[in-house]
Amino acid sequence: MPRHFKISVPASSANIGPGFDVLGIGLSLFLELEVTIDSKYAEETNSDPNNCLVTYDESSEGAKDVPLASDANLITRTALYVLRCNEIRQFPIGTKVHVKNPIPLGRGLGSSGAAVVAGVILGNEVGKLGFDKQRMLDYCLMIERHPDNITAAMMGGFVGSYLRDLTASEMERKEIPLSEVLPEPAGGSDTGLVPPIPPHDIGRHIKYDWCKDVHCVAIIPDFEVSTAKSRGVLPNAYTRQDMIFNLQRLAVLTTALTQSPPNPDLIYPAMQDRVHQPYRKTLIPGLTEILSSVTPKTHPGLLGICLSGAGPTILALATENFDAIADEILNRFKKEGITCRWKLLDPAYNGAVVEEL
Ligand SMILES: Nc1ncnc2c1ncn2[C@@H]1O[C@H](COP(=O)(O)OP(=O)(O)OP(=O)(O)O)[C@@H](O)[C@H]1O
Ligand SMILES: N[C@@H](CCO)C(=O)O
Repeated sequence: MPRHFKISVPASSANIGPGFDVLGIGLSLFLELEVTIDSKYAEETNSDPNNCLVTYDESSEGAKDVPLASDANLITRTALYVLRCNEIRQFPIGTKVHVKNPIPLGRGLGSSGAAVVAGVILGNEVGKLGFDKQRMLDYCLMIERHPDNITAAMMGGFVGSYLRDLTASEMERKEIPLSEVLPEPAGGSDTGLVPPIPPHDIGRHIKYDWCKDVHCVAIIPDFEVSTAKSRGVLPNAYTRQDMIFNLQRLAVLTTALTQSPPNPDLIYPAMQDRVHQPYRKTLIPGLTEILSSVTPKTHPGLLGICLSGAGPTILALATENFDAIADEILNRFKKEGITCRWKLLDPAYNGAVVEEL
């Protein structure tokens, strides 16, 4: 029986100031996969050793850069990991995956998180595995090992998450190098090995309410900062004062963003951070000045401002005055010789969705 369905996964903004590796918001910008499984395409998909033909919409972010071979593309490579954990070696004969991706890569809007979530859902669907979202999150967390973007993309809305302590034997599975979790681009040779199956319930999360008057302004510079590089500049240890500074703000922020009307006097200071932003300024010219250039006093309607994920995108939460807030930040970046675009987004409350076509 041929099947034709769509997988939609939202972008996300992680950290939201003090919630490093903890908080995330799914955002209304969706990675979409249109999937067709039909044996009439068997000949076409034969050219791929895993029976899967990947295409990207021409206007997609990353369309010119991402690899299309099914064992190299992050989405299908992730799906292969899920399938092989469940002793299915390849996609069903005649699988076509067409990708539309409006999420800019390497900008702090969770492009890799969305790709991993989409890949796990793809594996679950084509393998008819019947996993629920909680179990699929385990597979995602074997690949991207901080839960903030992944949980927001899978579950949607405004979420807080943590990784539970793993037992020694579970730890062995989690500490396996990523290359062993994701099958390497193998030039067609499948080793036949079953990759490490994720422990159950690695990630725990809670979905907070969100005050619907709060909108998300994303200012997206025209340069990439990879998450790996942006994590590389962080210290291994923090002072007690800095940890307390963040924990106090985190505790207030998660409820402050649920209240109507939202209170800028509470939210703006609660979005300050001492754990990641001060260190990342070395990678993002003008970051410190930009974060302090718009305040609720200079720009009424602004609630708070922070680096989105690992950067370089800036996230401003606001109730109004979106153009003026974005213009101020665009101009500050311009003085550093950096051009940007900006988007007004809302939370994607439902997270990842599969729809039959
Ligand atoms: N739709 C996609 N298809 C294939 N590969 C992708 C896709 N989206 C992201 N990637 C891969 O993920 C990389 C970007 O991941 P990275 O973690 O550095 O940034 P990000 O996820 O955009 O930002 P952040 O994690 O800070 O929100 C890209 O360079 C690409 O290799
Ligand atoms: N919490 C992560 C999000 C980016 O993937 C970081 O800031 O490094």
